[in-house]
This record gives sequence, structure tokens and C-alpha cells, in this order.
Amino acid sequence: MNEYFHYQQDQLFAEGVALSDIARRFGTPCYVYSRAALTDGYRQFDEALKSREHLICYAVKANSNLAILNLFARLGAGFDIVSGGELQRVLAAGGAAGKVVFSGVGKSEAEMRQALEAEILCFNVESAPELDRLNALAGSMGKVAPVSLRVNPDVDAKTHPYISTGLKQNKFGVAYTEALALYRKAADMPHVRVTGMDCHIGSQLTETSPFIAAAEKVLALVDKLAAAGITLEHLDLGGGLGIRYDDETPPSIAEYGKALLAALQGRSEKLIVEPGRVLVGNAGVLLTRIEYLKHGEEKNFAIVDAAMNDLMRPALYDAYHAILPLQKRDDPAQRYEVVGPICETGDFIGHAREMAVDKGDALAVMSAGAYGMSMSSNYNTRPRAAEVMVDGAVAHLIRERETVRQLYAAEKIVA
Ligand SMILES: Cc1ncc(COP(=O)(O)O)c(C=O)c1O
Ligand SMILES: N[C@@H](CCCC[NH3+])C(=O)O
Repeated sequence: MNEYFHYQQDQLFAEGVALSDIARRFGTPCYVYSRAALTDGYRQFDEALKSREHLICYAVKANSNLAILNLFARLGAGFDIVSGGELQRVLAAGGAAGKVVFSGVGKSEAEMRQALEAEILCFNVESAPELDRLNALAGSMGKVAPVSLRVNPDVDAKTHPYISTGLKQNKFGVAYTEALALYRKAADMPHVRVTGMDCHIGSQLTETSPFIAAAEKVLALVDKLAAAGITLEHLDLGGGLGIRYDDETPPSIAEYGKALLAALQGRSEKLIVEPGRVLVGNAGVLLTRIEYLKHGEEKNFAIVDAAMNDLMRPALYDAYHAILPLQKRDDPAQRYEVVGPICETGDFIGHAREMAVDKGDALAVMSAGAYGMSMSSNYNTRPRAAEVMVDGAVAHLIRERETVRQLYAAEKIVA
């Protein structure tokens, strides 16, 4: 819970709207976002970095809903994309191509072409063959591609191994020891222009020290480049700042910003950051309704209408999300496994939750704004949830619930 999602007389609200009204009006499962939370998060970031030239490139993968992208674009954000699809979303939402950085280890030729045509700000190149492909393609299009190399600093982000990206055993980035040579090569290529250096070491970091360790390694390399006559316009220090799901104590946006700025003191390059989760994670919840309460031999189950296809994080990372009733009851609490209808034992939303609930009650799965809807799927032919944005006392539908017909409309039966 936070100031945007709070109880008022035993009813859970998003800003000025009772979530039970949203659940009734738009059905469940349904993602609900607070526009004030999104706006405030972005502004805090901007404020934290204001003493130097900077660009906040929101990591679209965290939540790519057009209304959210549009809100950030209007606040001045740039965007960190990892696919041609994300670029298309950014442009459809009114984002500026000139503020887009393109990360990812597997950029296809078609995606590169799309980004070159759109004239994005920078390609964060992750390997030597990618650099070759980009140079050749840009040449064939009569363009010059602006590039950073994404450097892998071999720093332990101390996060879940699936979302740690800055260790040398990870697939991401150019090896630290090879970066200088590749920069020299890039500087000599006719169809790329070296503009920056990039680094992103992982997600859901709850300490500042790995960010600083990575920044220091990046800066040491920047100095070596300068000695070799290669100067940079920007430094992109990636995203990764964690949020509180349970009892984590990540640095605040202000503390994080202060630490980054201190590490960059005396440097003139523009700072780019790529936050995702911290801007949207605690700005969203997933509403779900209890279909059945089932009392098993060993455990009680609250079987809800949201599942791992709607929110994959518990199944994938054993991630914790708080689960709160939309309307509190006075009855004694019981312990439940909160599970979805999908045919997998891994389909759970939460283990061993103490709740006073009854069949038909609606629940909010908290901290679901990041990597919730954007990682959802249609597994078990489940249409994707609706999405709603609350703005003060008004709830806007920002994505309609999918229909089953939409799911198979492109398929053909062949005799
Ligand atoms: C290259 C890159 N930039 C930014 C992000 C955003 O990370 P987060 O949502 O943890 O801020 C990610 C995801 O980890 C990423 O892979
Ligand atoms: N999907 C992950 C984060 C991955 C970050 C992408 N590089 C999560 O839900 O925590």
C-alpha cells in the first residue's frame, strides 16, 4: 500500500475510486494504474537528476500500455526499447524517436532498419557482429547510425539470477576487456558514429553499491577512450532500481540519483538512465475475484480468476506480491494458497496468505504495474485482462479485455 492505493473505511481505493467499483464495472482480472503515482514517480526521477543534463528513457518492457507511454512522453521522457514492436508502440503513443535508445542482444535487420528510418537517438550495441550488421545496413540506407556499446562491467547486481545482466557469464553487452578494441573499430567505421557508452547490470536492485561499482568501471573505460581520442556525448547507466514488494528496503529515487550524480561529478557527458520498474511497479495493481474456496487435506486454496498468464512473476521468479481484499471483513483470517485456474502447479499468485475472505470477494495483487501486463500471455486460451487508469475520481478504460475470438482470428484450419 502507498498513498495512491489505500484503505478508506475498510475499502481499498486507487486515488479517489473504490477498486470494488472498478472490479464490478470492468470485470476481473483487471490491471489498475494510478496516474498520480506514475506522474509523481517520473517527476521524482527528473528532480533527482536535475542538476545535470539528463534524459530519462523509460524502459518500455516494464509496461508498454499506450496511455502510460503517452503520459511519460508528455512529461518529457525518452524510451528504452528492445524490439521493433516497442518502437512502434512508442511512436503510436506520441513518443519522440529522437529520444529512443535501442537495447537488446538480438536486434534483427528489420528492427535495425525500422529504427534507422525513424532516426532514433542511439543503438546500444551488444556485440561485434551486431556492430558489423548495423554498419553495413546503415551504409546500404545512406545513413549513419549513432551507437553506444553496452559494456558488461562484470559486477554482481545481487538480485535474482534470472534478472542479473552485468556478470560476464550473462549474455548481455560487450566484454569489458574487449570494449576498448571494439570502440576503436567502431570509431573507424564509415556508417556508425560513436556517441555514448551504455551499461545495465540487472533489475530489482535494492542496494546502491552495485550501480556505483558499475559506473566506476564505465568511467574508467571512458577515460581510456578519451586517451585514444574517442570522446562521448552521453553515458547511459541503465535502469534497475528496485521497489518494495514485501520488506525490501531499496534506496529512494532521490538517494539513487544522488549517488549516481556523485559518481559522475566532474564529467560533462549527458546522463541517460533507463528506469522501468521503479516508475510503474507500485503504480499498478491487479484485481482478481475468488471463484472458489477449496479446503484441501493439507492446505486451503483461494482459487481466483487471475493466473500465471496474467501475472507471471510468482511462477517465474517465485516473486512475492502482497494480496489485499478490496473490502475488509471482520471474520477470522485463514491461511490460503492463492492460485489461478491454469493447469500447472506453478500457477500461484501467493503462498500461505492469511486472509479473511469469502467466495466472490475481490482482491488486489499489489505492486503489479511492472512486468505484469507486459509479460502476460494467452496460455490456456485465456484472453488478456483489461487495463484501467485512475485519474483522481475517474477511471478510464485504457485497454479492453481481449475476446477469445481475437485469440484465434488469425488461425486457419487446413484439411
Ligand atoms: C537494457 C535494460 N534497460 C533497462 C531495464 C529496466 O530495468 P528496470 O525495470 O529494472 O528498471 C532493463 C531490464 O532489466 C534492461 O534490460
Ligand atoms: N521481468 C522481470 C524483470 C526483467 C527485467 C528486464 N531486463 C521482473 O518481472 O522482475
